[in-house]
Amino acid sequence: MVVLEIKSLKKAYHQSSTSIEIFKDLNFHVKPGQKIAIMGKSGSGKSTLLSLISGIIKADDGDILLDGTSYKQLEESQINDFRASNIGFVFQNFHLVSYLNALENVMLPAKVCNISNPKEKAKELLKSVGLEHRLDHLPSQLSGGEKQRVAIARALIHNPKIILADEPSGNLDEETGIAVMDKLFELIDKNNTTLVLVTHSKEVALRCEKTYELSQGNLV
Ligand SMILES: Nc1ncnc2c1ncn2[C@@H]1O[C@H](COP(=O)(O)OP(=O)(O)OP(=O)(O)O)[C@@H](O)[C@H]1O
Repeated sequence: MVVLEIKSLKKAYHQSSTSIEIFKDLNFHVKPGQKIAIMGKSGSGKSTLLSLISGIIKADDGDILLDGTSYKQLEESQINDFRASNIGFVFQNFHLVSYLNALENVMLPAKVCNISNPKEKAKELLKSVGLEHRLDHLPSQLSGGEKQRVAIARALIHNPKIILADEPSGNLDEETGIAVMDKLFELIDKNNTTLVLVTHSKEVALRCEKTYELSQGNLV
């Protein structure tokens, strides 16, 4: 069984007369419930890979299948809903909506996905990340670690097929980063969610089952 499949993926960026080839022929798959870490030098294409998996940018050739759905076959108009329903995101910079409180931020995916009792579920998730006393705080009224815990709750509320995490502890001090990663892995294990995590930290990568190095367009 495979939840994410990357087939002969090709991607280059074109800028004036030059082109930067990121992937020539990338093949890769992730099994359901697997936790994968991706490391690699700056500029090796880690963020590009996450953007391709999220459908934010398109491949030049090849295909990506998430839970059997081919991105090639998705219409442009379907991709946003597909992403919102199937993928959860945790970013280095949290990406919370500044004018929504913690509870409302966690409930956001419910606007696109059919979630029963979203408010109850959001409260439950916020409780499980230790933030039951911060429900009506705006992001500006939360600490970095608290913001990331809100983002983790939001990433999980719709039971996504996969979580994409980009340096989730990158903006946190060491102790807070460890506490936040503990929560992320605890919830991911509880829900048996698949994780693809980009990180520069060996300690963070070691929490995953497999670590790949992105080098010269290949995952090794
Ligand atoms: N939109 C774009 N247009 C042109 N070149 C780009 C674009 N986005 C990224 N690149 C180039 O593609 C290469 C890969 O970038 P990417 O952001 O995927 O690397 P990364 O491995 O995530 O790096 P880092 O660890 O520094 O975040 C880099 O050389 C970058 O300059």
